[in-house]
Amino acid sequence: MRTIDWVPAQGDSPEHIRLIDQTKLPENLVDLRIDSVDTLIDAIRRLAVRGAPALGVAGAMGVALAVRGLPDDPAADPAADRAARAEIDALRAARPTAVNLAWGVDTALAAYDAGGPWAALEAALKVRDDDIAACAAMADRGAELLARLVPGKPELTVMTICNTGALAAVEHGTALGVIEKLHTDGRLARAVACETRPLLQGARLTAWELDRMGARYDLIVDSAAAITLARGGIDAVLVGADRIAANGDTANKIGTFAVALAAQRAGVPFLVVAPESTVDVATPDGDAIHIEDRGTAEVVDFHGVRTAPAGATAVNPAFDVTPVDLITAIVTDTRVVDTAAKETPADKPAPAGPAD
Ligand SMILES: CSC[C@@H](O)[C@@H](O)C(=O)COP(=O)(O)O
Repeated sequence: MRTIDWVPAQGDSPEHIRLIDQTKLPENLVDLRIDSVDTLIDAIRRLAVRGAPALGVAGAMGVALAVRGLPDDPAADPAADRAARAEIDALRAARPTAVNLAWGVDTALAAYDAGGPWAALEAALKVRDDDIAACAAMADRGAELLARLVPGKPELTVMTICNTGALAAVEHGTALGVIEKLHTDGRLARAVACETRPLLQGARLTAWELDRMGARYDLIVDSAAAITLARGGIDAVLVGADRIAANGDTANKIGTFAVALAAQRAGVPFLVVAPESTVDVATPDGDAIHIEDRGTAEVVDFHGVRTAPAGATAVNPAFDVTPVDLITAIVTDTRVVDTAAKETPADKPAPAGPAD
């Protein structure tokens, strides 16, 4: 299963992006066909495609879509070039916290600037393929690290939040990719997944993926995370990231910070698993990360049913920042940053990645 892919032209059907419509899960596994940058922006805003790595691929493929059919030399049709760049700017800004979206857009746009539309498409396909390789590398590295952090335990019980699986990437996930690896290696006793209010990425998407894997799992409401950790029996917490600042502060789905506080109190290792493309050394620390607020509707309604009095307003930050001192280690596709030993992503440069 690929969450997002590029479909080449076939017969009368022009090239386009195909992606799984995550708003329809778990009830229905259906695809969306994306033929224009406007439709892609709408899909990103509605969270039909979501999760930092998948947004990186969407951003890069969106650029390929915006510039397809344009001449190699922008000076040959400056109006078309200007229109494409306006669309690309809007795409880049569609979700502000996940750095992968801007990174994917910038990667494909740089290729377009250097080599025209074909170069942009090649770059987008490389972003897709690199993500597949990066997730495989993170799964191996994360599983190895857990063997060191929790020695002598053949099977682990791990907690996670939001959805960091294949649905958040291309073929396999980041934190959930590590959990999948534990499961396929016979080392997973049970996963505990936070439901992840308000849009239930944990209950709708992570539970769906764990179910398809055949892994043992339990869902908990987000507010049960602290007592679950305090009671014992959780060996590690594994989360993804939307942006990792130079000092290691990490933005991820709202609720992650609370889980990290409870994990520290319980003495449970807390691992961030994310590709190098999520590390943003241009952002010095968590205070500089723009947190998307998604407005009142998602909090006062659920699935079209009002759960708060008419007129109720809400504050709805979609992400929070976990300070680096609560993070045991950051696992990427090329390294482990030992934050517990005061290493930061900026002072421990990444070696060349698997696809370099
Ligand atoms: C591998 S996905 C990492 C993060 O993007 C994920 O944990 C998360 O917070 C996603 O939020 P979402 O609002 O569903 O896009």
